[in-house]
Amino acid sequence: MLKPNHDRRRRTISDPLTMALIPPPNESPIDRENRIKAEQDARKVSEHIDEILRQERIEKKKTRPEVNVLLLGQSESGKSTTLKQFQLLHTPAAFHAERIAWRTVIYLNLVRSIRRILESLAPESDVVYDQEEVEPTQGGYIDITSKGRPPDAILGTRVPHYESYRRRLEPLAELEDRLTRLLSSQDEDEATRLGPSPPGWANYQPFNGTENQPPQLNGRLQSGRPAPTIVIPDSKRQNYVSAQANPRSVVNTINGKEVVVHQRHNWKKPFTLTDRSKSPKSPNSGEIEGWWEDPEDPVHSLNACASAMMELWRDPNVRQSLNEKRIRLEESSGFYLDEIPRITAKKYIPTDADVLKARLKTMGVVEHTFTIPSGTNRGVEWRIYDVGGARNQRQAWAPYFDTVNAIIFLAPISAFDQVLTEDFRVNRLEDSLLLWKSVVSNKLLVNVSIVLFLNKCDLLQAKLDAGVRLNQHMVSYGDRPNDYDSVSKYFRHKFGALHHSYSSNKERELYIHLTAVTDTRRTAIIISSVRDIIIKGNLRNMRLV
Ligand SMILES: Nc1nc2c(ncn2[C@@H]2O[C@H](COP(=O)(O)OP(=O)(O)OP(=O)(O)O)[C@@H](O)[C@H]2O)c(=O)[nH]1
Ligand SMILES: [Mg+2]
Repeated sequence: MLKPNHDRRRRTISDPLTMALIPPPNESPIDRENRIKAEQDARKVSEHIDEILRQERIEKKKTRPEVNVLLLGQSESGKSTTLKQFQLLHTPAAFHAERIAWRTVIYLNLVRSIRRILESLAPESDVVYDQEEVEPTQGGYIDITSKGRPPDAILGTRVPHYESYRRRLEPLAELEDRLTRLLSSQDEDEATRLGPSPPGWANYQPFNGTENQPPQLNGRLQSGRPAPTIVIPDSKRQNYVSAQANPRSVVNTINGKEVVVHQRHNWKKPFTLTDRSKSPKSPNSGEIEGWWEDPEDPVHSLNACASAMMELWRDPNVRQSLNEKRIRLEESSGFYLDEIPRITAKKYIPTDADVLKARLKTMGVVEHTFTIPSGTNRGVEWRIYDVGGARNQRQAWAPYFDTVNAIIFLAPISAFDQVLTEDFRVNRLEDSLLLWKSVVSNKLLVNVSIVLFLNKCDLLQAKLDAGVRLNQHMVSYGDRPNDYDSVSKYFRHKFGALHHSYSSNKERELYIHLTAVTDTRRTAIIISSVRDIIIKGNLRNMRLV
C-alpha cells in the first residue's frame, strides 16, 4: 500500500543533490543572484561535456565503419573460392549448413571431367586435322592436333576399350543434362559459352608442345591452350549420347557451356534437404530419411557408373592418351577424379575441402556480409562483393568503385600456358596483367587499399615440376631457372612493377601474397593479415578525406 505524501517527500529531499539545490529559506537577493549565476555556469559546463561526448560518439562511429571489399580478377582466378574462405572463417555455421547444396555442383563437375576424357578419346579425334583445314564458320573445331607428331603416333593412342567405356558411361549424359538444367540460370548470354567459334578462331594455334615454337598471333605472344576442355566438332558429337536420348539433352550436355550461378538465382534452395527428406522419418508418411532413399536422386545414376568411371580414369592407356594430348585434368576446375568412390557414395556429404574445390561460374555480383566477432576490430561490419570475372561480366564492376574501401585482386599465375575460355586468342596471364594495370591506374580507386593474391601457386608448382617451361609462353622470362621460387619471384616483381609505374596513388603500399586459396589453413592466416591491413588503410584514408 502507498504511504502518505509526506513520506514520499521525505524520501525525495533526503537525496543529497536535491537537498543541495533547494535555496535556503532565508536567501538574500545577492546570495540568490550568485546562486543563479553558479547554476548557469554549471549548466554551461554540463552542456560542454555533452557536446564533447556527442563528438566522441560521431568519431567512434567514423572509426568503426563498415568495410566494403571487392574481389576482382579474371574468370577462374579464385574469387568465389576466396569468398568461401571468408565465409568459412567468419560464418562457419552457415557455411556448413550449405555444404549439402554443393553436392549437385560437385556431381556435375565430376561428370564433366568424365565427358572431357571420353571426348578426347573419341576415335574421331584421332583424325588428323591441321588448323587450316578446319572451316570456322561451320562451328566445327578441334583442339587436338597432330602438329609436330606423325599421324600414326596419334592413331597409336586409340584406347582399346573406348567403345565399352562409352556404352557403360552413357547414363551420365542424361545426368549431366539434368544437373545442368537444375543449376543453370536462364539468362546466361552468348559469350560465356564455348561455342560457336569465337571471331578469329582460325588464327588460334593450339599449344603444340614443341619447345621452339611459341605461337604468335597478331604480332603478340599468344601461347597457350584453353582450360582443359576438349571441344569436338558438332558433326561428331552425337557419338557421346545415346540415340535414344532426349534431343534436349543432346543440346544441353554437349554444348560445352559452363554452368553459371546468378545472384538472382537461388540455386542452393532445391538442393538443401527437402521436406520429404527430413529426419527422423515417420512410418508410412511418405517421408524419407535422406536423399539416398529417393529413387529420383542423381546419386543413383552416378553410383551405378562409379566403377566404370574409376576404370576409365585408372586405365594406363587413357592416361597415356591424355598425356599425349597434353590434357592435364588434375589442374582443371572442379577436379574430383581421384576421389570417385567417396564422391559417388550414396550418403556422400561434401567436406569443406570439396566445397572449396567445386566450380560454379559467377554471373553478376554476389554480396556477403559479416561482423568481426572479437579482437581489436570487433564489431566492424564487412561487406564482400564477389563479381563475375569473364570478359562480358566486367562492366558490372565499375558501379562498386565509388564505395569500395579495398580490393583483393586475384591473378592465377599457374595459367601462363592457358587461354581465356571466352576468347581463345588471349593468353590468361596476359589478360590478368592488363586487368591489373587498369585496376591500379583507375582514378576512382585512388584511395582504395589493394591486396594482390598471386593465386593457384599449388598448380604453378605442379606445372613447373611437370616440366612446363615459362619461357615458352613468356619470352621475357628468358633463361632464368624454371623452378617455383624463381618463377613466383618473377611474377611478384612483374605485378609489383606495374603497380609502381601505373598506380594512381604513388603513396599506396601494395601487399602481395602467394596463395592457393583452396588451402584453408594457409588462407585463414592470410585473410587475418589482409583484414588488419584493410582496416588500417581504411582508417588512414578517412583521415585524408
Ligand atoms: N588448385 C587450386 N584450385 C583453385 C585455386 N583457387 C581456385 N581454385 C579452383 O579454381 C576454380 C575456379 O575458382 P572460382 O573461385 O570459381 O573462380 P572465380 O574467379 O570466382 O571465377 P568466375 O566466377 O568465373 O569469375 C574452382 O574450382 C576453385 O576450386 C587454387 O589456388 N588452387
Ligand atoms: Mg566466381
